Amino acid sequence: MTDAASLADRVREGELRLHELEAHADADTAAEARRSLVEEQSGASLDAVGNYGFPAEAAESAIENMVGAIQVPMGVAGPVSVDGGSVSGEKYLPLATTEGALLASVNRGCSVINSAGGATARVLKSGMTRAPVFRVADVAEAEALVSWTRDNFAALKEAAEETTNHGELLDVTPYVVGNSVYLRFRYDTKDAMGMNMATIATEAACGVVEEETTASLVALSGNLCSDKKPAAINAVEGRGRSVTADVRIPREVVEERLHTTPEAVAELNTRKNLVGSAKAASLGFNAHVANVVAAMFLATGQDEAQVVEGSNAITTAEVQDGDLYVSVSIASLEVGTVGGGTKLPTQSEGLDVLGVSGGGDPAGSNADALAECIAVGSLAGELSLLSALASRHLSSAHAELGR
Ligand SMILES: CC(C)(COP(=O)([O-])OP(=O)([O-])OC[C@H]1O[C@@H](n2cnc3c(N)ncnc32)[C@H](O)[C@@H]1OP(=O)([O-])[O-])[C@@H](O)C(=O)NCCC(=O)NCCSC(=O)C[C@@](C)(O)CC(=O)[O-]
Ligand SMILES: NC(=O)C1=CN([C@@H]2O[C@H](COP(=O)(O)OP(=O)(O)OC[C@H]3O[C@@H](n4cnc5c(N)ncnc54)[C@H](OP(=O)(O)O)[C@@H]3O)[C@@H](O)[C@H]2O)C=CC1
Repeated sequence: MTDAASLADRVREGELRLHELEAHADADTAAEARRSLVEEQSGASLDAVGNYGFPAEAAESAIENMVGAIQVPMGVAGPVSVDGGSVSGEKYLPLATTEGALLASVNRGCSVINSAGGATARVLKSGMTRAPVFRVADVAEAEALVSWTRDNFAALKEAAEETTNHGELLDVTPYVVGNSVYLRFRYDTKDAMGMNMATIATEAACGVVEEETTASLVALSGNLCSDKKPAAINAVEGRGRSVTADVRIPREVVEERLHTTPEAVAELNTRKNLVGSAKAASLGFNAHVANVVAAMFLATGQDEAQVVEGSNAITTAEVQDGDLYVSVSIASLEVGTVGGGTKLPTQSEGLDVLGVSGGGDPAGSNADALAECIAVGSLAGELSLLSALASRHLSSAHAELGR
């Protein structure tokens, strides 16, 4: 095996490319060699980046050209009492962030939820989508492809499911725009977030489409999926898990712990989260669900770009017999407890804090449980931030904790 200095020399001499080092040394040595090359070229010091706490080998399927790791502080909120379809009991919520005051806020929300007897959460729909785009001659051929797809679901399902032991094709929804046809494949991906699984399975099904029809595949992803972009289709139809959490907080708890009233929170929610978001043509009718989704995604090894879809959430608040009822419904929360970044040691520990690491029994139940915990964390965050706005404590809280 080669040491880092001689590996770096071989790159300087043009004998090796920067991305080829793992073929000549272990992953930690390769990362060390790359750091020295980057330091030399940029003048930056990568001492902190190189001071990571897991074997680089563990990240091999998560990154290429690795030089080290950035570290995001992780904290916990709670424990919070959750009554979910796949999870129940008191849970600490792991959150990784650099936004001071966020953990304090979610923590306050959790303690208020506990004072109300806990939150309820349920996954109400589940399915990961991939929508390839096909070229056809004209609208008549487009109609023929749509009919063929409806008549041949069993053949598409068979081809797709041959590529996976866990995935199940649930349905295929066609969309036509002139001579482009989009087939939106939706899968039950069990405990995997499922984007690799769905992509591989859909490619196999596309082979059947091309063999049996006149359609020609233009791209395996035609953006009607829709992955990692703001898209109304995800907010309406759902993608990944569609999950809802709610709680009813007694008036005295709202007044004592949140320094406001149920009426003030309900009015603020209407004017801000509903009317304000409508005027802004936002897809997110909430205050900061993305804060909790992003922080829990980082702490548990989710694909952070999918925070885009995770922010498709509606928060409601109403006064019920003098108490405050609040709910959060996240339409497209794409989460997994196997695969992707969940295998990394620190992220896997984050999942362990929730007790949802790895495959669930039955399959899919761990990812459902993770979605329910994120929904309850989001509910806690909404409760606390809405209350801080109602009591005019937002800027003072951030001045005190976040600067
Ligand atoms: C900061 C608080 C919680 C103070 O709130 P408070 O009620 O004055 O605090 P408190 O000292 O009375 O403590 C109440 C509870 O808060 C928690 N708490 C309190 N301090 C800590 C701490 N240091 N560490 C951990 N937990 C803490 C803790 O649960 C505590 O209960 P206890 O355990 O003591 O019985 C409150 O003012 C608050 O939540 N403010 C809102 C802050 C917030 O939500 N920030 C994040 C979102 S801002 C943003 O990114 C998005 C935005 C705003 O642009 C989106 C939009 O447009 O709306
Ligand atoms: N390809 C793409 O277009 C995109 C990929 N990504 C990336 O894809 C990755 C996530 O894809 P994903 O498919 O979730 O993960 P992986 O590609 O890591 O695959 C996970 C595999 O785990 C196996 N598995 C074992 N136990 C279970 C279980 N209980 N439930 C479900 N599957 C199980 C399945 O194998 P089997 O199928 O054999 O049953 C499954 O395919 C992330 O790294 C993400 O960043 C993100 C966006 C787009």
